[in-house]
Amino acid sequence: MTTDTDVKTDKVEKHGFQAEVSRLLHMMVHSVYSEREIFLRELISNASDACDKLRYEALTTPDLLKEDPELQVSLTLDEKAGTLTLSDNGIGMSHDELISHLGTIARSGTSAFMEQMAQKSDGKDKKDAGSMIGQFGVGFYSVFMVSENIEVTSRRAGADESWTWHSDGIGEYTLAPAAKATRGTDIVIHIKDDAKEFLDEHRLRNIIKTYSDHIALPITLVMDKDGEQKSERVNEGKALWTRPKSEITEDQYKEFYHHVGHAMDDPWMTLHYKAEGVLEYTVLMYVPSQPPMDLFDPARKSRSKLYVKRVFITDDCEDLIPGYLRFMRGIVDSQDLPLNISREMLQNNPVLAKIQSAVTKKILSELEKKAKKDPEAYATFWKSFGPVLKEGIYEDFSRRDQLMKLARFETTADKGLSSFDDYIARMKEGQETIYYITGDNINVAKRSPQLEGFRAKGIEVLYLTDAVDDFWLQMVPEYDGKKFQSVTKGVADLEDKKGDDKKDDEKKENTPEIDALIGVLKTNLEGVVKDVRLSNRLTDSAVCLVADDGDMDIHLQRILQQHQQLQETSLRVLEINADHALIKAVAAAAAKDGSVNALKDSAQLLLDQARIMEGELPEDPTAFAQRLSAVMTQSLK
Ligand SMILES: Nc1ncnc2c1ncn2[C@@H]1O[C@H](COP(=O)(O)OP(=O)(O)OP(=O)(O)O)[C@@H](O)[C@H]1O
Repeated sequence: MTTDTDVKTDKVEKHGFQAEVSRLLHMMVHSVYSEREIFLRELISNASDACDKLRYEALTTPDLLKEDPELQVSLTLDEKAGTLTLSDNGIGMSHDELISHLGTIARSGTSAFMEQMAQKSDGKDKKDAGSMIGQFGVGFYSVFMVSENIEVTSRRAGADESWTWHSDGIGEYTLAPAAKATRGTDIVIHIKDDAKEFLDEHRLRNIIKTYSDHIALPITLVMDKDGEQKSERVNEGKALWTRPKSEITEDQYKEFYHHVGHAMDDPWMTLHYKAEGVLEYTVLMYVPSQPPMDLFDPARKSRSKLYVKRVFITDDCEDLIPGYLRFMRGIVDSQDLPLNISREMLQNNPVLAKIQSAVTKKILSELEKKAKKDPEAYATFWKSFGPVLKEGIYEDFSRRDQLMKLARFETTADKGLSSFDDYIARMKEGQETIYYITGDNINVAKRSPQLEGFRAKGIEVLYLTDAVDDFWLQMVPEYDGKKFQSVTKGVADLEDKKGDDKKDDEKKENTPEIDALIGVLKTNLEGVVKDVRLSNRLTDSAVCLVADDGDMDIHLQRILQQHQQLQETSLRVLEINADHALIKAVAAAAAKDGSVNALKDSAQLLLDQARIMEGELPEDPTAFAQRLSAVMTQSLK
């Protein structure tokens, strides 16, 4: 993305920040954020990523590393000048990369985040804005919380030129040619007056230890001691996942999660193990506690990182983790893949396919354990990630059974989240079917008239209200030998079910009036509905619409229509409730001569009523309003 106000003068170029960056910088400086020290973690994290990227490029172009093979990060403290300088000898940034990486935010979800932040930081909720910064992980830009201005001088590995990016974080930045002799990036931070604590050697050592101990690179602190420059290695510099579990503290796991997942929340679950056998690999994966912002991005990208023998290969590998586990963050480090594997070679790679299958199985079985051990915590997980995990029921045949066991749903029994097994255990005597209703959200589904008869008989119905539900239901006809049945489709087989209330068990018989009404409605609504019949599922409402047995469920049809994915739609069946006062009244009128014409408007009004209860508009809203007005006028005369 280029910026809007690019001006070049004598090689010093002025650039405007992308609007989102300006807003972010403004909000960061003006909101109350107590953990300002995270800027250092963010910069060290970027430096470590830059070294990882170089190590990967050097696999195919070894010359890039030749002159300076020891990858490292250093932090130089100059108390007198009031500066901190963070240097790395990683991949570096070219002129254009400085512009695109340090002048824009390309991450999806940024605009939505900005809007929420703007509301909070403009109002009284400055503290909340601060905690949102924490959640978003503003990366490089967080340095402006502690600095007057900063200079980034960078030389891309393999390039001859270098550039200095300079900004005080207000509106614009400059770029000027530099004379950096070696590859990598130096960031000079001019510390603000109110942030002098970050010029304190002990404080710095502590921050690096806390936040960056897991970084697999040496980090040194360079200081002036009695006129002499001293440097001291601060972290262990060993990849965290290679260390034994017993030696890793919870905080170290957490910090690594923040680094690897570019996340700021705490991990909800941590999975660290080494597989040995035919294939050898180490896994350190996390389930976040908060849904990442790009969770529903159509690209469905996984952010997990692939390493080969501790060398970072890619964080953009479709075959490492299935799309329905894209919320996982972490790494897989393989011993068996060749080090010089290119990202293209990873596609359809049999070793990777085996790793993916085994890792997926392990993640799902760990989730299963969690679900058993702590159902409440699992319910929180499910609320965030269930809709994503359910995509697997649709697309991963080999794991379908395992995923179905993990699935949870709200039901008409109002018992919180239930599994299919919970539902089956509560089924009524003689019930052989798992009933469900799909809908845009649970509140809409709860109001559906089609549920009335099921409620009256105490038969539990599952609310399936994620868009993905309509799709997996097409692929999965049953669970544990029990067929799935939509309550908005086919004839409701409620007659043989014993209800809680005896009265409801009586079989509904057509009277001559009802037969006459059905005839009148069929004639008047020909071509608009597929059929008209007496309902078994209504108790309170007069009418409802259902899909015929072999047809597509109403909700799915609506979704596909909205996305222009449907060539032909099927007509619905209009069901009428013989016990309803309105139906009784119209039925009496239907038994009279000439009723087909006389009841034209009533027929249309009944259909429109059913449509409105489905959340749809009447076919012709103006005609509907006219008919309703006429009926009201008549009744008030
Ligand atoms: N020291 C560095 N060397 C090379 N490139 C860097 C360096 N620091 C930052 N970058 C580049 O700038 C980009 C933006 O960094 P920034 O920290 O804002 O975001 P991020 O690291 O991509 O994500 P997050 O905000 O989650 O940390 C990085 O993705 C990287 O490409």
